[in-house]
Amino acid sequence: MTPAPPLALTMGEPAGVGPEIIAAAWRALKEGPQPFAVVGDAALMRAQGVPVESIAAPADAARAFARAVPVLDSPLPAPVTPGRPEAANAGAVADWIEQAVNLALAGEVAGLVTAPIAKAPLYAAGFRFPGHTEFIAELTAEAPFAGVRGPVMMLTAKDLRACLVTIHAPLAEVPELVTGERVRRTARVVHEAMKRDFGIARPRLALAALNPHAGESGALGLEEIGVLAPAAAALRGEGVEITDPQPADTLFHDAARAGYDAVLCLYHDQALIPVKTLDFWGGVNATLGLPVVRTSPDHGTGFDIAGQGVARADSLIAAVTLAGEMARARAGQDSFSLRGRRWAGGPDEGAV
Ligand SMILES: NC(=O)c1ccc[n+]([C@@H]2O[C@H](COP(=O)([O-])OP(=O)(O)OC[C@H]3O[C@@H](n4cnc5c(N)ncnc54)[C@H](O)[C@@H]3O)[C@@H](O)[C@H]2O)c1
Ligand SMILES: N[C@H](C(=O)O)[C@H](O)COP(=O)(O)O
Repeated sequence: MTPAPPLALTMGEPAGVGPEIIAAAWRALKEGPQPFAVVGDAALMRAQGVPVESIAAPADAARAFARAVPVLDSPLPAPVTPGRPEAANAGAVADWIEQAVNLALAGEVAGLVTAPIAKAPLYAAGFRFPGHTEFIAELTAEAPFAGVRGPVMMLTAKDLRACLVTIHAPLAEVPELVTGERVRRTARVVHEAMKRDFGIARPRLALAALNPHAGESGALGLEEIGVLAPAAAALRGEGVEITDPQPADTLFHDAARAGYDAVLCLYHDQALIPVKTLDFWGGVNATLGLPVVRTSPDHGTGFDIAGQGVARADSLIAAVTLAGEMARARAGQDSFSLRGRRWAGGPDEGAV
C-alpha cells in the first residue's frame, strides 16, 4: 500500500492528554495508509510506552511509521507532571505549532493535526491568540491562498458539519457580532471549503437563526429580518446555496441533516452541543479557509485524567483521518477515503 504524504501532529499541552492519545492513535493507525510525524518532545513520547524514532524530516516518517512513532524532536525545557501545566513549557507548545505550520506551508507535510492546548497557561505566558485557529491564521496570513480566506472553525461528527460564525465570544456579545458581513464572509469560506476540502461540487448550506422560532416574524427578535435573511439573499445572489435563517431546534435531526452539507451556527454552543451530542468521542475540529489543512480533536487537555491511561483517542484518530482526506481532496487526488479502510483499532467506516 502506497503511504499517503505524512501529516504533522503537534503534541499540544505536554501535561494534558495529548502525549498518551498520540500513542494510542499511533497504535491504531500504524498499519494504515496515513503516516504522521509528531512535532514535540521525543523523550515524553517515549515515556508513553511506545517505540519512538527521532527523524530529521517528515519525509522519513512513512518509512518508520509501522514500527515506531516518528518524532521531529524539539525537547521541552521543563519536566512534565501530568495534569499540571508548566509555564516554562508554554513557549515550546507554541513553537511546535509554528514548526508544523511551516512544514505544511513548505509542502513537507500534507497538513497538520494539533493535539489539545490549554489556553489559560498559554495566555499567562503571553500567547496573544484565542487559540490554534487564530494563531494558525496569523502564521499563514502571508501565504498565497486562492480563495476567500478564513479562518472558520468547523466542528464535525458523523454527517454533521457545523461552522461557527462567532467562536469564543461571550453570549451577551453575540447579537452585536452577528453582522451581515460576518455571515456572508463565513458562508463564502464554507462554500469554497466544501468544494476544495470535501469534494462537494454544489454545496448546500443551512443557516441557523439566532432567536427562538427564527424570531417569530419579529415578535421574538429582529436579527432574522434585519440581518440574517438579507445576508442569505445576498449570498444566493452570488451563487452560494444557503437557506434563510432556520429555527435552530429544527436543524439537527436526521432528516434535517440530510438536507444540507454544512450548517452555519451563530455561536459556539449552537454548534458544539449537537456535534458532541451526535458523537462526543468522535467529533473533530477543522479550520476552513486557510492555506493549510488543519484538524484537531474536539476535546481539550483533560487535566483531570491526564497520565491515568483512561483518555480516549477516538477524536484524535478521527482528526488524523479527516486531515488526510481533506489533504487528498485539496490536492485534487482521487477521492479515496480512509473511511473505507479498516485497521487494528482504527475508526470504523462512517465513524465520524
Ligand atoms: N483542540 C484543542 O486544543 C482544545 C479543545 C477544547 C478545549 N481546549 C482547552 O483545553 C482546556 C481544558 O478544557 P475543558 O476542561 O473545557 O475540556 P476538556 O475536554 O479538557 O475536559 C472536559 C471533560 O472531558 C474529559 N475528556 C477530555 N478529553 C478526553 C478524552 N480524550 N478521553 C476521555 N475523556 C476526556 C475530561 O476528563 C473532562 O472531564 C482549556 O484550556 C480549553 O480551552 C483545547
Ligand atoms: N474548538 C475548541 C472549542 O471551541 O471547544 C477549542 O477551543 C479549540 O480551539 P482552537 O482549535 O482554536 O485551539
